Amino acid sequence: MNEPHRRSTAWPDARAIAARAAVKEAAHTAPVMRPLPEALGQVLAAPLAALTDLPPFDTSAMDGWALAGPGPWRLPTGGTGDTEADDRAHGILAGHDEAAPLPDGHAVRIATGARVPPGVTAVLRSEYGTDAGDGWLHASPAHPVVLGQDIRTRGQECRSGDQLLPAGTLITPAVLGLAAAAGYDELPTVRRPRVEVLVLGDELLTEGLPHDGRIRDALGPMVGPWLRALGAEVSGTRRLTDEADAVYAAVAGSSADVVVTTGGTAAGPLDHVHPTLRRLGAELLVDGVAVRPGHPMLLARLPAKNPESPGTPESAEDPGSPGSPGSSGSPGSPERRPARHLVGLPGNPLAAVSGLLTLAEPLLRTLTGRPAPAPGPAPLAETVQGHPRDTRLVPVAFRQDMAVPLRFNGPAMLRGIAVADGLAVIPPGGAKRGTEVEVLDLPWSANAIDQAADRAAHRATDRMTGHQAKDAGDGDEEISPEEGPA
Ligand SMILES: Nc1nc2c(c(=O)[nH]1)N[C@H]1C(S)=C(S)[C@@H](COP(=O)(O)OP(=O)(O)OC[C@H]3O[C@@H](n4cnc5c(N)ncnc54)[C@H](O)[C@@H]3O)O[C@H]1N2
Ligand code: MOO
Repeated sequence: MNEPHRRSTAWPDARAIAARAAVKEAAHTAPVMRPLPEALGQVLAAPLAALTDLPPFDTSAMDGWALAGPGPWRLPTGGTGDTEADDRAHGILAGHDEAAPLPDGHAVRIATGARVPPGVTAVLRSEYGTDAGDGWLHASPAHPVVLGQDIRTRGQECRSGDQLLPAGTLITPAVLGLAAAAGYDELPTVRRPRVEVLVLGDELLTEGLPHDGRIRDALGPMVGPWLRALGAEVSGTRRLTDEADAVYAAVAGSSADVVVTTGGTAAGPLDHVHPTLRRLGAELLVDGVAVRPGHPMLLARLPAKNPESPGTPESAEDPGSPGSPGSSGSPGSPERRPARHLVGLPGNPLAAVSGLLTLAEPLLRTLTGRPAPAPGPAPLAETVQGHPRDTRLVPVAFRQDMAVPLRFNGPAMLRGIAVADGLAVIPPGGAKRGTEVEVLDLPWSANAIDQAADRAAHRATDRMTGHQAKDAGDGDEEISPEEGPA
């Protein structure tokens, strides 16, 4: 049966639905405490409140002399065997307990970061003072001493309890440094959603050159790393044969938070995604989007699994009612088990990218607790023809702050996106040269840290949960459907 456009959702609405779809799951996910080195690239699950004042005590900002009152100042003589006087003679160094009070009219050498003793009214940097060797210190006339100069007072940066960063902050190297300074050994992080990738298509080869009508699988190597860059922990990439039962078994048996399929979304005889969703009693949240490429993409809520019969939720086979409501309230699906989601990416490679940015990105953004990216509009360097009704996503490169539309932007092509800086959002009807259009970021431009930190984080999570990761590489694992999920 021909189902042109099914119930196509407008592109902005599809993104909003995807962003809202997992709000409940995100709220019910307990944070994971990670030691600082393993928190890099994760997202803060709670606001970061200072555990101490910063600085924690008054410190000298410079190497020089701590001064008490107006000058000239008496310098310590030292070497008397009296401990306090000896200390004075050597000066005050960083990392020591508070020194004895400095009497008025006296000065003592002090190092940057050293604790300022009571009675000190200012610090004079070495280059601004003269110790003539007669036991007196004079300030250079060009640099009159100002009360409090070069002293960092306790709590100048924050007081204990102050909120330093909001929940949802990406943990960068700078955040690790701030957290350490503020007294943290470990950080509460948002648990990464587990995603399984299922690549559908008998025509796909995993190595060598295309032959006999078969082509290389371009999505297996691409989708897993792309999802990782969006903050997911990819538990595996499996290639399935084009058999209805194989697709059903793989989706029903997956324990991931999100299943991402590629191919099989259209209405062809081998398109098994819709029948699988019907058989599972899944709820279609988005079934086709008014976007080019990628219009057959879909998003579904899968029914909660019955822990008593892992891998085989009760069949709700009902081919007559496509998009029948979810069965999350059905017997054997306890409320404790959050529903999972399925993102169906079309098989044409650039259409799959369009699905990643339209549906997977907002869904994972919610599940990873990240804030929505600030829209990045840019003027178009050339007029771009639009689709009469649908939004177009076109690979662009930035040149002198203009978005230059790239060639090779057909649904089956990756040559444009491979050299792109982003995807321009062309509204229905097109956009003229110079028009400001929204440009969707590619996740590696924004989240290089995530990718770098991901493997370490992956290992850490496995250690914490005792979970044995199925996938170490991206899409290089081939499991026959008969083997079922590991
Ligand atoms: N009668 C209609 N036919 C099609 C429609 C339609 O509306 N009516 N839509 C077209 C559009 S648009 C797209 S996009 C595709 C979506 O198809 P599927 O999601 O069902 O994907 P497949 O049929 O499996 O494959 C389509 C195309 O992509 C190639 N492909 C699939 N997987 C991969 C992969 N992993 N790596 C590289 N290439 C892949 C596959 O060989 C096909 O050429 O449907 C249109 N048809
Ligand atoms: O989704 Mo398709 O051609 O628009 O790639």
